[in-house]
Amino acid sequence: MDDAVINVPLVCKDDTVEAIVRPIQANDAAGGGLPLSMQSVSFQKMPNSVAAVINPTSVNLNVNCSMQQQQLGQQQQQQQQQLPLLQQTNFVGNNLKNGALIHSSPNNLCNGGISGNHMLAPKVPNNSSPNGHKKGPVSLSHLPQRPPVDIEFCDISYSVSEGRRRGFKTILKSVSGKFRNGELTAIMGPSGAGKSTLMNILAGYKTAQLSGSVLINGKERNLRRFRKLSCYIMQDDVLIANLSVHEAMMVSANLKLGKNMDLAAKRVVVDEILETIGLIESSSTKTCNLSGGQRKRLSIALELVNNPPVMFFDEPTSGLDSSTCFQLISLLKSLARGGRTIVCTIHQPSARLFEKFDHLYMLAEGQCMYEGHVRGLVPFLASLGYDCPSYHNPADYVLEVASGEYGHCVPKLVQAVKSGMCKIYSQKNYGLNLAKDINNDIIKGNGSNTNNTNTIATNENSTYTTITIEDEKHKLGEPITMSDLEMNTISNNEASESGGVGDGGGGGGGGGGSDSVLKPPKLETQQSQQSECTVINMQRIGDNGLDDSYSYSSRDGHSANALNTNTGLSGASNSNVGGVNNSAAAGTGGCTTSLLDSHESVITLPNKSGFPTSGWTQFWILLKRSFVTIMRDGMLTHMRLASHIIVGAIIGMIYYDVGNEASKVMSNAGCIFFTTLFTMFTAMMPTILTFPTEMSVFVREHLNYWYSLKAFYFAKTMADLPFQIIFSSVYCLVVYYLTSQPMEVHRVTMFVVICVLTSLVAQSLGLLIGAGMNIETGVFLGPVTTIPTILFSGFFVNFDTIPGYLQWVTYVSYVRYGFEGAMVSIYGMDRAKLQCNAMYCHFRSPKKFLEEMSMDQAEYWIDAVALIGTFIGLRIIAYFVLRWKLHMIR
Ligand SMILES: Nc1ncnc2c1ncn2[C@@H]1O[C@H](COP(=O)(O)OP(=O)(O)OP(=O)(O)O)[C@@H](O)[C@H]1O
Repeated sequence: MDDAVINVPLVCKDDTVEAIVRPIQANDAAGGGLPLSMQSVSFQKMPNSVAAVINPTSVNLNVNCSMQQQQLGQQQQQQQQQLPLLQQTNFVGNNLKNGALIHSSPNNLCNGGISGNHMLAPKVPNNSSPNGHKKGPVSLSHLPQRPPVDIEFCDISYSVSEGRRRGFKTILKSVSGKFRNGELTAIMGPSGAGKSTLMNILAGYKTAQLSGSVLINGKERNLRRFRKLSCYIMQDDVLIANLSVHEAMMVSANLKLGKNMDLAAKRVVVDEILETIGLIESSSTKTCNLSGGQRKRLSIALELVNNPPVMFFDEPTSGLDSSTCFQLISLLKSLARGGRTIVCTIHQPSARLFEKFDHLYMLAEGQCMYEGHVRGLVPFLASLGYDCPSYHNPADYVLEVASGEYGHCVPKLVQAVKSGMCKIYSQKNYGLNLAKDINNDIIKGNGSNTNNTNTIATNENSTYTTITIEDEKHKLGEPITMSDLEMNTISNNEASESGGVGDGGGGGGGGGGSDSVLKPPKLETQQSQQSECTVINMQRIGDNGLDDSYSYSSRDGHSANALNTNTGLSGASNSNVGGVNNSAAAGTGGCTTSLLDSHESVITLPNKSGFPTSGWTQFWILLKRSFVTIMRDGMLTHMRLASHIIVGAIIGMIYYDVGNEASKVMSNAGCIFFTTLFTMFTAMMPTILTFPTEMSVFVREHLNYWYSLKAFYFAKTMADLPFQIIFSSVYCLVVYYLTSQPMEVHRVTMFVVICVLTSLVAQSLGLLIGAGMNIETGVFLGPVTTIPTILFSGFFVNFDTIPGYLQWVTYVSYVRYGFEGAMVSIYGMDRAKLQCNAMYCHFRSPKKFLEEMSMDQAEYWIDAVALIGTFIGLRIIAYFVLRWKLHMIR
């Protein structure tokens, strides 16, 4: 170590804190031999190590450091090189290897940080909240325990019927692959390649006309069980518009966390997720006012509540700008690093975005044309004669290849995949042997920090954080060269991005084994049954999404990866106490923070297989949500109320005082008929228009196992009932009063009740149409199906006039029952003779008028019962249509 020379100068720039590190020799504690102008960073010699002593003021620098080559041990690397280094963060274990600050900041994952060797302008992180307070690290420490899940699929073929003449169309042709926990997987391919189909199959949404098998952790998938372990976040993230972010989260928490957790604990979970995901400052913002990126994040946050180990995303970046895309993919990556299996379909990612993915599954013409590490793609293609041009985005290139722009090469690639060729490339260790060795040693280190580990030790008695770097080469007396550093940079980057192969925490946790540094490590929980606890610590994503870190560590003290930001002091515990260092863990004795260590079976059904909450609880939560939503939907609710009052007043003025006038009975019948029609249409049309949107939310939430169809349907049915009753009643009373109908309580009540029942039947019809059709079809079908019921209502044509063979239609016309019931309420029940202000009034006797309308035999209660029966019947049919719809989606 005495001979060890750090050959590279480190230059850190920051607007506020000057921190310049220049080449030093390890045998010169103060950096002798070369001038140092460090204000707050210095290197000092330590036995068998090179140590940097960093003043805490510099620990949390918001800096972007560049490493410039000055004195290289090797002549061929004289050319100046720059490597992006730390961004905005403290110096943590992974950032320092072999005496160099290595680009492996956690911020590379979530902060819009720089990865690889790209020279990018330094990002200015947003580390403080609007009120100027520093944002602390956020731990997802209260989520329920869930098991890690690997998904393997073998020989999946899927076809759809294209009608009798055309037969079947095969969409997926015997595709196989494996998506591992801890990895961010991209499913890519040209349009129509079958990406969504594959993901739907893996998510369990498509089960028919399917062959092949899906294995979960090596065992046959139990679909019902699997669906409880996974969530699917769709492209069009439909959210309940009138709830705030926090309210939406609480609904999710109440539904998904069950009653085992009290409300205060649920709030903690919700706040923690919102903090982590960068939405805490938007807690009270209505979901309809969120930006596209925030909506996506909320969609993720809603699902994160019960901590699903598998998350599927259908084109999560669609419609987002490049910066927001990057933040989002960074977030997904950090979620993957927590041990989750994250699978996304993605269309055409930028190079920067593309390299964020660990694993690529490339489809073309329904077949797999590459599966493996993203970095293996270019060499794989090159080996088959498809050289990705320099400065060309590999993601673009592979799509061009898949689309046939370089000839029909898909069969060749598919064949290569089948022959196992891409596996070679996906696991190849592109010159990262040093890193591999180091990482492997770290893994073997089993908690010991004595060799080959990068540690950060905090001297609690001093104001310094000491970064200790040990270096195999130093021990061997070999000089560290720039190429070493480069390799380390890449490897560290790789290691950190792939879950931190044991850095910093004593090396027990990586578990990636000796396969390769490119291969993401298995989680500690998979490595050791003794490990009972995994901790994820994610730095919150700021509003600009620029800061993030993560760590996960196990109870036995083997840190899988420990990248902490903010104070930098936590890095000490990363190294020294095996990573059980994050605030949550530390504050609670080290192991309250379980994320993925559940021994919950992923294969077999638990004894109680159902939703997290009882049907009754689901019903209440959904009823409350629907009620609040309707109340807050100011536009529609107020408009509905206003329209009932205004139209009621207009009708009242048109038919003013006709109710008791014998000479105007036909006009009065017209008024009653119009009242029936109005209550009917005003109930049906809003339902046809709004229900499809609610359906989208329902489908998402139901398929993600929040609640049952029954609970949703009953809640939906009940929630709008009071509003419909009030609006229809208001209208009827206004009309009734202005048109001077008989002011007898029972007649008023009967009239209002029959009109309300008519409106409820119409609403049920709207629900049925909304459940079965899209808005466009529904808007057409609603009025069209109503026309016959109006014709057979008895107003335009007397029942006696209708031909016998068509009279049955009158019995299924709910408008008939509504109109008849209203007429009977006003003219029936032996009403006294009407007033006559004309020379002659033919219908002074109300009974005579009812005879004329063929309603003299009508019974009010029959009309009411018929309407109630139709209401119940339609609701039942709508329920089954919804079930069928759900079945069709699958
Ligand atoms: N129900 C269906 N009937 C007929 N063809 C279907 C059906 N579902 C999917 N397909 C066809 O299967 C192919 C794959 O569809 P899929 O939606 O999986 O493609 P994709 O790769 O996700 O495309 P995109 O990127 O454009 O969304 C397409 O050609 C599509 O037309």
